[in-house]
Amino acid sequence: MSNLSADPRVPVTILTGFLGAGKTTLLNHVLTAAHGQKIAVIVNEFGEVGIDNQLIVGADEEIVEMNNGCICCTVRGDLIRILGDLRDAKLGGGSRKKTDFDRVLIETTGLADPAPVAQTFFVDEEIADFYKLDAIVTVVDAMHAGQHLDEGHEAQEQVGFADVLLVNKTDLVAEEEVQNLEQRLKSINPAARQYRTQKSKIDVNRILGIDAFELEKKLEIDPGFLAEEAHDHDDEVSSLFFIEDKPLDLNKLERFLQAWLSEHGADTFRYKGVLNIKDVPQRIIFQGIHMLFASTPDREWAPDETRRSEFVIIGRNLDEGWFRNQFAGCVAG
Ligand SMILES: Nc1nc2c(ncn2[C@@H]2O[C@H](COP(=O)(O)OP(=O)(O)OP(=O)(O)O)[C@@H](O)[C@H]2O)c(=O)[nH]1
Repeated sequence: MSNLSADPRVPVTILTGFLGAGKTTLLNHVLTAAHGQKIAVIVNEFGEVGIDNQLIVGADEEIVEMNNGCICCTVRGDLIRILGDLRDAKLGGGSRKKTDFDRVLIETTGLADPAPVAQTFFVDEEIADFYKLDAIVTVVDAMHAGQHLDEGHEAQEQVGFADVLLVNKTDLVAEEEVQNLEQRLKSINPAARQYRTQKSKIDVNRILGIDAFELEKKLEIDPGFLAEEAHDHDDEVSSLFFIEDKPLDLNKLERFLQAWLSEHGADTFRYKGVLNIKDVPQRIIFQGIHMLFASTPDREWAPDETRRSEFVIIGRNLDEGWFRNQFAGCVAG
């Protein structure tokens, strides 16, 4: 990380990448790496209740959640407010207690277009005076990126606007596939630096403090960048959220998901949750991306903690009635 820059403004890194690519994994990697810097984190999730905040390592960081909409559309105002609050906290004024930090990391939702988020740092004068956009880092899921790039403009925008591309999950695909993907990414965005990663492990010096965001280059890609209004998302993509206080039967949950995925796997982008499973003292973390899912035990539930399952599914054409029924049927007998 370079501290040589004469620019006194606080550097900001935007972390993007399609649903399930490995953004939270990267965030946790950065927060636990020995870089000696204090990082303020802003996390935006698709869906009204956040799961990610429960999956971020318990670091001594300032973490602000934004869950009431997508960062690139409805909550840009919130982003500006949060950045303003953080600035006041660093300067020791305003409503927040004084909190010092050296840089800011923003994890966007997997469906966010990074351009309007980046725009915030140029069009809002007060923000631009205090913060400097350091880089947009895009995590790419080597296994599913081909499909996502074929299907949606969000994945293309995330690659197109990246300063750094992490080709992640290279353990899940053959070398030839990785090379083809790297070529494809290069043809979309020849200027971005590309690195291969597994579990989003990267030398933090390659992604933080790199001073890589160049406005002129972005304006070449998208001449309307600074004037852009919030864009349209794929309307068919929606999220369903489930919450249950009674302990669940994990087998039942896996069975109904399997049945759904056998027909709708391609349209089911992301599902994840923190689960309260009968007779299991630990929280069970459930992670799913298209047809791939796994559940792993996490820490034990704390004695004073409400044991509760929270589960989110994001995809196209989700049958809400069917899901609610199936989820209710997973309560352990
Ligand atoms: N096999 C494999 N799995 C990985 C790798 N990187 C991340 N994962 C797993 O992929 C799943 C999704 O990772 P996350 O970091 O939550 O992805 P994300 O981009 O934050 O997901 P959203 O916030 O839902 O968009 C988790 O189960 C990770 O453990 C990798 O390199 N290889």
